[in-house]
Amino acid sequence: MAIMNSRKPHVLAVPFAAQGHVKPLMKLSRQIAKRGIKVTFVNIESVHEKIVSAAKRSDERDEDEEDNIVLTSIPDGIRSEDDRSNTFKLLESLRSTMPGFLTDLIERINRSNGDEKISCVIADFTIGWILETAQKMGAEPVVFCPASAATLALMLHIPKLLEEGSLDENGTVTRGETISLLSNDLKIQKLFFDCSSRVQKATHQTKLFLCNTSQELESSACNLIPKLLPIGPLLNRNTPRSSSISCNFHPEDESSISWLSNKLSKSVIYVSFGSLAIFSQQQLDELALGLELSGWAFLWVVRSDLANGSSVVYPNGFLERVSEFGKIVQWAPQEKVLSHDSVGFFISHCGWNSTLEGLSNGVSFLCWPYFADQYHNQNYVCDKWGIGLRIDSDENGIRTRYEIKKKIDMLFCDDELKGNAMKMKEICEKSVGQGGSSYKNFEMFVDHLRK
Ligand SMILES: O=c1ccn([C@@H]2O[C@H](COP(=O)(O)OP(=O)(O)O[C@H]3O[C@H](CO)[C@@H](O)[C@H](O)[C@H]3O)[C@@H](O)[C@H]2O)c(=O)[nH]1
Repeated sequence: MAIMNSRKPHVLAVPFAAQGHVKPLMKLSRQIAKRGIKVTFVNIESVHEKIVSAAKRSDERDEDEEDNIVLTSIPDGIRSEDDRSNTFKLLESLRSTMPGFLTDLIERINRSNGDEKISCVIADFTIGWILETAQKMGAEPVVFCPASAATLALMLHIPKLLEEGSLDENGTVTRGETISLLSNDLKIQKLFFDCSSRVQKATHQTKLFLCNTSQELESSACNLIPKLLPIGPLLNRNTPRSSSISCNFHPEDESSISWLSNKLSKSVIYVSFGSLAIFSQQQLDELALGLELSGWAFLWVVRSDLANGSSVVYPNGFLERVSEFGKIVQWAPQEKVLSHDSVGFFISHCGWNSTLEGLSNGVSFLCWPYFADQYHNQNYVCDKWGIGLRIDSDENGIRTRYEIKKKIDMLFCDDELKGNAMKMKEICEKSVGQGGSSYKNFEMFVDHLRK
């Protein structure tokens, strides 16, 4: 039942504090705002500061943001001397402090906007406890899943899998045959496991799970989840350059695009591992040398924290040797890069956002999963959709330069993968285009917000 009120609807969108969660929820928020519904987008202070500073450093002001989106922040409750990078601690703190801060925020908004009222709170699925706050404040609680429907389905089915002995308490898959949808090599981490209990709780408090996927992409997983509304793939078309509504944690290096523009069609390898993956020095060396050995042009995103807190060190002489055909940036305008005609394929960790962005642009993949759902996304890419290849590890768990070069060569001459990638692009476009399944679901949601 929708919460009825005579005041205009106003949505509070609350992401979890990670790049791969903030960006897709902002994409959804922008779509809602475009339909004339106001959205207040709430980050914790440390994230808000990163976003604002990334936008400012690119010398771009925020005045081109859509009027209907307001970015704001709340404290995370962590003392300044404590470690914010510890996700467990952060979650613990958020769990106890967020309800209070959000209650104050909602009260403030309801008081100061005479004709508006927070009528709906959209919460990231990992912080489902704020749904209770939403309910108490008379707003409809809605859950947003930035990961695949398969990931959500797994989280929701964990109690059943434990009961039937398919998983043990550490989240290790002990019996694969019952998890036909989810592969055996999905590395379920403790974090993922903890998160699932929160997600299950959230199912009881919400009538709606919005998920960044489409029925066409994941029909079997979608059918496993009651109350699911697939509204993806969410994309950032026409985002103002480096504005804060792009929600980047790092400034985008726009020179990536001019550099790509001087390259031949489909000739460049785009290499990026999202916002969380960490590389050992040995693995970093092998990747650098594999790219060099391939001889193909590459655009490689090397975040300043890619080497686990140490500064990134390249193999001796590498930067000089590849200067003619390689470009390294700390953060790229990824969606613009993937839509550029010069990009041949994507070496990716298969984070769900990157996967969808590649799919929507008809790009094929070399998969390099790092953890959690990325292994399952790799299975989709390689086995279900046929648009990519795996880069296998050797007996020491290293992806060697020779394996990397071999797979790069294979991918560049595989027309079948490229053809499939173009078909997947069409499928994505159809889902979100007028009359498509995700389009219709989103329209339904907007109507619901207006009631
Ligand atoms: O140079 C870059 C690199 C990345 N991105 C963007 O950053 C986001 C990264 O998201 P994603 O590809 O999902 O990777 P992670 O940041 O690793 O995402 C986390 O969140 C995802 C959604 O829950 C999970 O699928 C991942 O496993 C988890 O690591 C994407 O929108 C990219 O376009 C940029 O804009 N520029």
